[in-house]
Amino acid sequence: MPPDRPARLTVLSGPSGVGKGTVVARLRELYPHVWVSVSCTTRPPRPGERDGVEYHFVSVEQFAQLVRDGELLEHAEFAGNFYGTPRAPLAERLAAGQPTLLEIELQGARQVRQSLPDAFLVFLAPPSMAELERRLAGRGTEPADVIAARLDRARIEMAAEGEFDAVVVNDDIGRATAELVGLIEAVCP
Ligand SMILES: Nc1ncnc2c1ncn2[C@@H]1O[C@H](COP(=O)(O)OP(=O)(O)OP(=O)(O)O)[C@@H](O)[C@H]1O
Ligand SMILES: Nc1nc2c(ncn2[C@@H]2O[C@H](COP(=O)(O)O)[C@@H](O)[C@H]2O)c(=O)[nH]1
Repeated sequence: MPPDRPARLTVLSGPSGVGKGTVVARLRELYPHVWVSVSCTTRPPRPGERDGVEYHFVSVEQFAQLVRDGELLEHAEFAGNFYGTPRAPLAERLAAGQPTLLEIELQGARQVRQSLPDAFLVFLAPPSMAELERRLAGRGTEPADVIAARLDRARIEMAAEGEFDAVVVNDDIGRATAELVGLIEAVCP
């Protein structure tokens, strides 16, 4: 359902392994006019991840300082690591009227809903739980105990789908990306 008022900020959330990062990477390639926020995290980089591109990789102490200084719009602990959205770069892009996207988990999405009620919240859903498990294990970036923790969290996230303004099923990367862009453009005329 379209929102009552236009929003310049879209939040993409959904369970770990559903394909948020993959869809956002495709969106960055094909739709560079949409600005994608770079989060801070205490998680160590995966092979190929670059500081300042996929994430700002920070220590737990640095993250705590960012929280104390009020530098993060929202933040959350997820599967043993901390994640947060830097406030200043997002505020600059919003002030400039640019369409902006955050890719964050459920607790963060709820915080954004509270602080920026005009934000448009999109839930990326898997075709099935079995496919979600296949994708998370198939990515091969986490050991079995971390995959189990992320799947536990995925069940909680799936139960919150109804809190979102729109649901996009990631059955196909190209189709899901196009549907997401359609929503971003619908809320950012
Ligand atoms: N539509 C799709 N069909 C099949 N495989 C997909 C699809 N979308 C993503 N994948 C694969 O699923 C795996 C997880 O994708 P990705 O890392 O983008 O998920 P994520 O939601 O960003 O996860 P996390 O929240 O843990 O970072 C990757 O191996 C990716 O290539
Ligand atoms: N609340 C926030 N969640 C975030 C942020 N950046 C990323 N995330 C989410 O964390 C999990 C795990 O990410 P991963 O890269 O370790 O697989 C995933 O759901 C991301 O969407 C953030 O700034 N705030």
